[in-house]
Amino acid sequence: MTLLDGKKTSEAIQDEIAAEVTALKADGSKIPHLAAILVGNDGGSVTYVNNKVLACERVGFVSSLFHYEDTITEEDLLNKIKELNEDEEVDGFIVQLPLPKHIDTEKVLEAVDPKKDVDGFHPINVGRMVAGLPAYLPATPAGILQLLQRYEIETFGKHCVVVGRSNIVGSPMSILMSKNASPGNCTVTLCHRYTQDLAYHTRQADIVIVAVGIPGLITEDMVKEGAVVIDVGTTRVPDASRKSGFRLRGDVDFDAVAPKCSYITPVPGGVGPLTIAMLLKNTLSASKKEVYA
Ligand SMILES: Nc1nc(=O)c2c([nH]1)NC[C@@H]1CN(c3ccc(C(=O)N[C@@H](CCC(=O)O)C(=O)O)cc3)C=[N+]21
Repeated sequence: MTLLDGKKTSEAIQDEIAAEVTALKADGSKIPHLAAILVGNDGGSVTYVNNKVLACERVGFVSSLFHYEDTITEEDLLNKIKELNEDEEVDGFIVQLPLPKHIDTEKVLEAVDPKKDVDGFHPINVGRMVAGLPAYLPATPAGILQLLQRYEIETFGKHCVVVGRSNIVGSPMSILMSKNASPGNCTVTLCHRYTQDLAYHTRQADIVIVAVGIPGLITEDMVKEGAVVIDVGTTRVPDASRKSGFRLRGDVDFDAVAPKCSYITPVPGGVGPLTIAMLLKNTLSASKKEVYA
């Protein structure tokens, strides 16, 4: 069993980005600038946004954070997005999800200029991805592709079972794994909350990718011997022995499943850090105008 070290892989990608930034600085080009809008104080969201700011500093990007109370009106949020769309200093920005209930998330995501949508959540980028056109890929699926590629895991002709159909992870992951690309060319099964006999499907899988947010959902009996298991879940569960009062748990019962796997991602230190690295990579692409002229 080989552990897929997301932290190490993320650091390698960030080193590559940092080297490019050094070169950009040397020839007097613009330094990539990533902005983030955070609404409210959800613990996970605050952690992620803080990690993002730290990562920007590490690779030499400029970053800015706009933090609002969860009472902000939809109109004020849309005005801020308009301002960032027009700000020529800002190459890309993200609106951290989830948003408070009184705000229409679809409307907010559609307000982001697709050229600056480094999360890849705008319907234009989603559509371009599906059509195989240049697009910003959502960071978590793109990070999983990087892990598969850098560990030279064969995907050609394999059966990939994706569990979870979210717009952010499961749905785009299933599409990317089915594409005529490398990694890709899988036969894909997409399972979700109404799937009958989930274990029947996951047992067929050469590659299992789970992104549902149910700690320990995938047990030892649900995975084939030698499978590749990618765990996207990072649920905070109470843990009195920790200073923080919680620990992160994945969707996979790691201790029981790992011995059966050829490769498996840990939580934490698996997919999560790759998400940050790929957000930076999209921002670098934005500043170099690689996706949209
Ligand atoms: N607009 C938007 N874009 C996102 O990409 C987005 C979002 N909203 N909302 C929330 C989710 C969640 N997400 C994570 C990213 C990194 C880690 C990560 O780095 N996790 C570390 C541990 C971090 C810790 O110590 O808590 C790990 O798994 O090793 C986790 C979760 C991005 N999301």
